[in-house]
Amino acid sequence: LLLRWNEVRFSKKKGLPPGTMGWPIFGETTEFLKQGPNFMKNQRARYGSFFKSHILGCPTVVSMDPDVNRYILMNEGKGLVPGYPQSMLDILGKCNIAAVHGSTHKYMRGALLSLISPTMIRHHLLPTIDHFIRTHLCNWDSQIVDIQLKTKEMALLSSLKQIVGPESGSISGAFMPEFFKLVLGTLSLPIDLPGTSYRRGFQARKSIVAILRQLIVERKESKESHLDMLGYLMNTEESNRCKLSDDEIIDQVITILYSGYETVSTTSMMAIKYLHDHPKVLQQLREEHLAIRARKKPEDPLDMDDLKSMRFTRAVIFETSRLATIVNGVLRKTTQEMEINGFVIPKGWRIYVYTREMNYDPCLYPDPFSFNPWRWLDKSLESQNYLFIFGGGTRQCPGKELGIAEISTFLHYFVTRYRWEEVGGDTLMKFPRVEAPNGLHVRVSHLN
Ligand code: HEM
Repeated sequence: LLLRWNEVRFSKKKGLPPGTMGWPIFGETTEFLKQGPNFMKNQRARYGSFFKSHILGCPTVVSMDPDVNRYILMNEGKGLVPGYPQSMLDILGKCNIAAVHGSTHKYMRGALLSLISPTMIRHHLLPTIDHFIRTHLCNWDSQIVDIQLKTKEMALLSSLKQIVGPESGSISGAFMPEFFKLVLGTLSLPIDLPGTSYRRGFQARKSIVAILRQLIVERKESKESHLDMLGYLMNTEESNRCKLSDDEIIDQVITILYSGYETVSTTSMMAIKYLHDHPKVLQQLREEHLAIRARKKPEDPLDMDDLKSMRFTRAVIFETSRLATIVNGVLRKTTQEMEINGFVIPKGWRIYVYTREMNYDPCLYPDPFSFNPWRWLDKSLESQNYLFIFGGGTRQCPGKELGIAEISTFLHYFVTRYRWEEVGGDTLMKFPRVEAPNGLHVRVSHLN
């Protein structure tokens, strides 16, 4: 009766897309989380690629149609703004990029883009990444390492070094456990009670804000100039842009750390997994990197030309992101009632721009379930209209090239120094996030 009542309640609204709303309050969240991609495919088989549901606490329209997805991502100006869960917005801060729209988004994004521009990557970020990863990968010989843990530490600590430079050494010990709690909090229900992940995440945000605020105060007092991201953010006025407030700087830093953390670490881990399972791909990748090493002295860092020459590595990274589907889709919400795809979407509804299935479209990717990096050597595949690995439209990932640089550097040092075997017995979850619940353990030995 409750189910029926809930359907009738929503059927009073005219023009909604087809679909089911499940239980009051809980909606279809359990089915969505349990069945994952199959839930989406079953609903699509029944109702088409644009259907309504009620998941993760909100009435939601799921869009699996490539053209509609593109339209939604391209039309933020018409009132299709980011629609991430409340817990994420609370913990990442009110100036975080997903919480701001219109002109504020434009200037926050502008400030971010200038920090991670190709020139910045060439002169500052790549040397920092190279130095960090070289050290991070030391002494793995004859060890069993948990690649998941190592890539998570790498993604966080490498970003921290790019942001606060040498000071990262003194703060990383206190910062890392708080950051891990913050990430868990953003993915939880916003229940503010003792012991909940949300409460812990919110407390972790407070500790992280305090650490960053202290650093900003010290830097203001010392008057020294710093060539790291924090240094640039504190001097936006000098470079003729709007001055960011301390709160905006802090949220910008948290945004950079958060956005590049799980994406970069999970892609790196899955690349190691796929390379292990596909020796021919590993062989070609290793040849590419040994050729780069052969041109350099052992202590020479990677430079931009090396990075540009890594064509096969780039292909491996794209194929890993596609096949593993690191990002299932992005969330938007309507700021007013609007018509999309011939249906009426009420104000405040979520739209799940679900892009996962496009990664397995046999028209775009023949034999879509095989790991075939060679397909990306045809450059047109990267510029096709339905590639949403890095999002699309006005919110397309600004950290794409930086992320690729980090993963490429990691792969460079890993495959030129080591060979590895999986210990075995670890499980990999693919949905709702790609993760190895007990880690991904590999036995590492020196490459002769
Ligand atoms: C393999 C690595 C990465 C993947 C797969 C990835 C994926 C994505 C996707 C799909 C979006 C779109 C979100 C949306 O439309 O709501 C996005 C946005 C974003 N990414 Fe990345 N990302 C990666 C690395 C990074 C890195 C290293 C940074 C660090 C600066 C970063 C910073 C951001 C930011 C700030 C946004 C929000 C942009 C905006 O709202 O204007 N990403 N990313």
